[in-house]
This record gives sequence, structure tokens and C-alpha cells, in this order.
Amino acid sequence: MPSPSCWQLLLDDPPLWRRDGVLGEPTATRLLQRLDAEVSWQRPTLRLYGREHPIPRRQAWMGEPDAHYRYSGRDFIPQPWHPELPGIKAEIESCLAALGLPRALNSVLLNRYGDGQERMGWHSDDEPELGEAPVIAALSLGAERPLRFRWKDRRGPAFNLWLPHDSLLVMGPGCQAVLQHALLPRQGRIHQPGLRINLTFRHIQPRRP
Ligand SMILES: O=C(O)CCC(=O)C(=O)O
Ligand SMILES: [Fe+2]
Repeated sequence: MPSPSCWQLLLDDPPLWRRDGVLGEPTATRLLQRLDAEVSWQRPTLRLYGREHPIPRRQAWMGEPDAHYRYSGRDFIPQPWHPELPGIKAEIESCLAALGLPRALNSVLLNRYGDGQERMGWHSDDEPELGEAPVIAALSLGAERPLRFRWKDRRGPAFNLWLPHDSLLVMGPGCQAVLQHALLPRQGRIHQPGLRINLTFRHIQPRRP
């Protein structure tokens, strides 16, 4: 069980925490390599202003069979868990319990950014399937990149949270209601990070018939 002192509280209200060295080495690097090689990565298209655009990254959606997810107008049926992931999920659930946020996670969105140009635009993870005040636990593997946050009502300045290899970011209750986040492309030769894979574990409320 991780001790709460390992956590850095990066923002108080709403709460954002980060914990480094979650899996340890060589586990974290081996997981990065296995996921890169073994996951069936997809590049779906999204419809924007009447035109289809391939997403600027690759992704995969995994979890329990009833954890359907609607995202940007598309229905995602989860793939079965990669064999490494149920153990990681259990570890992250005990991390959340240590923060006083007991949650049963039943799905994960994996994002694969091949280089610094691959990215994710501004959004909140506030789909109805995630329920009221969702908690999102995101494990970062590979190249360190900043996740940028901005306030929906512009009450304060935007800020970066750097996410190193083998770190866990927890976006606590309330984050999705008042903040948006984005993984912006990195410009310039000195800012060319390599492969990064991010796993955002979630609890999806199974759809009622
Ligand atoms: O890659 C990241 O760190 C962000 C991923 C994310 O925001 C998401 O999956 O909703
Ligand atoms: Fe997100």
C-alpha cells in the first residue's frame, strides 16, 4: 500500500495529485515495450465541421465487456484487457484508496504518441458514462511531456503538469467540471520527445438496457 507521503498534491481545489515511480524498473519500461508491441493500436477518424479527420495519435480502449464508452460521437466497445493490465489496475485502485478515493476501475483508454507532433486537443473527461464527479487515474510511460490545464471560466492562468515516465496523475472529483486539459504538440528540435504511452483508467457506469 503506497503511503500518502509519496503523493504530491499539485492543486488543492479541485485536487490533482502525482506520484512518481509507481511500478518501478524494469517493470515500467517492460510494460511500455510490451504495450507498444502487443496492443492493437487504432487511429479512428473523428468528424469535425462535417469532415473526417484521423486522430493525431493512436489509441485503444480496453476493459470489462459492459464498459461501453461514447467519445466524440463514436461508440467504443472495449477490447479485452491486455494480460499485464488487471494487475496494474489493482495497483492503481489501491493508490486511489490511499488517497481516500476508493474506486472500482473497469476500463482504460490507452493513448500512444509516437513523437512530439502527436497530441490530444483540449477536452474534459466528462461524458455521462463517467458519472458525477469522475476520478481519472492516468499512468504515463515513456517520454516525459507536459499535460496542459486551463480553467473553463478563465479564473486563473493555464498551467503545465509534467508527467515523467512511470508517474501516476490522479484527477480528483471536480477536475473535469472546472478544468480542461490537452497534450499539445512540442515544437523545435530540442523538444522532440519520443514514444509516450498514457493509460487513463476510468470507471464507466454500465449502460442500462
Ligand atoms: O496523454 C495524456 O496524458 C492525456 C490523456 C487524456 O487526457 C485522456 O485520455 O483523456
Ligand atoms: Fe483526458
